Amino acid sequence: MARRPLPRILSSGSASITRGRDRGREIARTAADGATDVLHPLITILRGLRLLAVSGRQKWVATPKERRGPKLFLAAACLLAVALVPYGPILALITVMGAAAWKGRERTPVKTGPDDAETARLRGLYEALVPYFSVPDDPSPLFAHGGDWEKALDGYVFDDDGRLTRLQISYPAYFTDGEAAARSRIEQLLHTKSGRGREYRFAWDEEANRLVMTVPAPLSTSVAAQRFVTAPGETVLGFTDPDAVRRTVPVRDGDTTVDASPVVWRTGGRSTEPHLLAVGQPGSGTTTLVRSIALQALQQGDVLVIDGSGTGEYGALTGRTGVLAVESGLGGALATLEWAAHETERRLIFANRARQGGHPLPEDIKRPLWVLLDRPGVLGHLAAADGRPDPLELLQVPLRHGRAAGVTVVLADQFDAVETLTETVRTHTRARVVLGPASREQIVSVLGAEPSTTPPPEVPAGRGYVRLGTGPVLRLQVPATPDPYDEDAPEAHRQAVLDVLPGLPGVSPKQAPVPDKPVADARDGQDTEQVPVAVEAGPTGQLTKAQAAIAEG
Ligand SMILES: Nc1ncnc2c1ncn2[C@@H]1O[C@H](COP(=O)(O)OP(=O)(O)OP(=O)(O)O)[C@@H](O)[C@H]1O
Repeated sequence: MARRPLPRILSSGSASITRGRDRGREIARTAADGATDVLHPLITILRGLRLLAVSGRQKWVATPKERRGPKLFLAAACLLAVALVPYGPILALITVMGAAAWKGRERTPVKTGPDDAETARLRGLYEALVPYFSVPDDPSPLFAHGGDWEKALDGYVFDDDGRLTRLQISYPAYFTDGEAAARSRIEQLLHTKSGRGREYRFAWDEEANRLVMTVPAPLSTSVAAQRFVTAPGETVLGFTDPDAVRRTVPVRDGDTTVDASPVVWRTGGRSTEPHLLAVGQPGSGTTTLVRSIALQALQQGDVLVIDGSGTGEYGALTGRTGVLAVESGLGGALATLEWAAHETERRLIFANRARQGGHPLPEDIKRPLWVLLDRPGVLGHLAAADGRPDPLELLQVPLRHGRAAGVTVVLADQFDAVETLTETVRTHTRARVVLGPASREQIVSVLGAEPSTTPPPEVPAGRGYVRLGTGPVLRLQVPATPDPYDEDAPEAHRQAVLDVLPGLPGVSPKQAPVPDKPVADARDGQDTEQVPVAVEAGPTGQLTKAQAAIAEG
């Protein structure tokens, strides 16, 4: 049977009753809120008075019986003095009220330990570590299933999402912390259990048997190309963690200037790492690193660019003051490298002569020469197919003698080409960079040492690690230095590159026209043969035999 509707008068009446009740509740709530606001100071003072009374009582209870008499006497004397002093009782009342208000003020409760979820996480970590940090015949194991995790995990910090950002672990002295494999197992486990997708740093204190795991703050990706504050012979490869290097440089980061921690690479006669090798996956930012180095090198030196990928990513450099050649064809690259080898020899001979004769170095060999090769592996492959010499073979002289001759070589290639690098390249490129996602093994194979943090699976372009000689492995973020003709790159970054690009010869940098995007060189085997730039405007201003031979073709 269908339910009959209520008579209209009844239903509207009950609605008005309900409405009336709601309004009543609302008024009561507002009144209560108002009263709480008005009475808040009184509530604070009462709370303070109660706390004062409690602490006074506790002090009285804690006072030994034989000292209670003198204390009581002292209190009575004070009361009498206050009573006799003009306005004494009023002042005493104000003082007591002030003390009560201070004592009774609300303070945010201080967190004193982990909450349930955090405790469960720490206990889980402890249990997972037991097999690695215990041996069966340890009489009092620090790590045991169901054991006291608080003794072993003696420092921890969680972020707002409840994920660990710092963990300090004490481990038994018999753990083989000197073995890379044993340490790596622990690091792997902590990494997995603390949340993937973040970078973790592990600091092993072998003397104190303590391991500290931290999550380093992400490196800034917003610093773009600019004139960095460096001394002659110094190149900023990128920026790293503030505690990893002693120096800071002021850099423009968007609209502000900040102090950043640079990774500075020193080149030239006194350098212990005179040449550099950068390796990465496709798209990891090695071309950008080479471009950034080129822009800095051009401030004081001359630059030869060999672009094995032939995608025209160095087109903006073509013809600029100090750029001797930008080559992407095999023939042009070989001729340019041959020239570079002869130029290195020439510089060496002149430098030796000057030293032997006790003269200062001639001006024409003082200006640094940079040979930048991006993806030489591709050219090596083409050369092998064509029966011509491998470009890397021609690099032997600049690599071996470049340091004394003021010639610096920078090579960038992908992981699959590392095996094809010659022994000379491996020996003389002591500054090493790995960019982009890479496994621990890949990083170790390039840098010769473990990375300082766990490499995350996804990293922004230009992020990686750097190691100068036998120094520590540092995290690195290369400054954004896009091809200024790359329309996909942010406008501000492209403009930043244009601002530091040298002008065209005879044209002031401000007047220099921005050429149209250059067409990528055809890779159908035809050489671009741009060597005349190198030959005609060679740094010596004087053609050597080799240069003349190249010019003649
Ligand atoms: N340090 C950086 N900051 C910002 N963006 C970057 C950085 N490095 C690279 N990129 C961007 O990532 C993309 C790939 O960079 P780049 O061409 O330098 O990589 P690559 O390793 O040379 O790759 P490929 O060999 O495939 O060209 C470009 O769009 C570039 O602008």
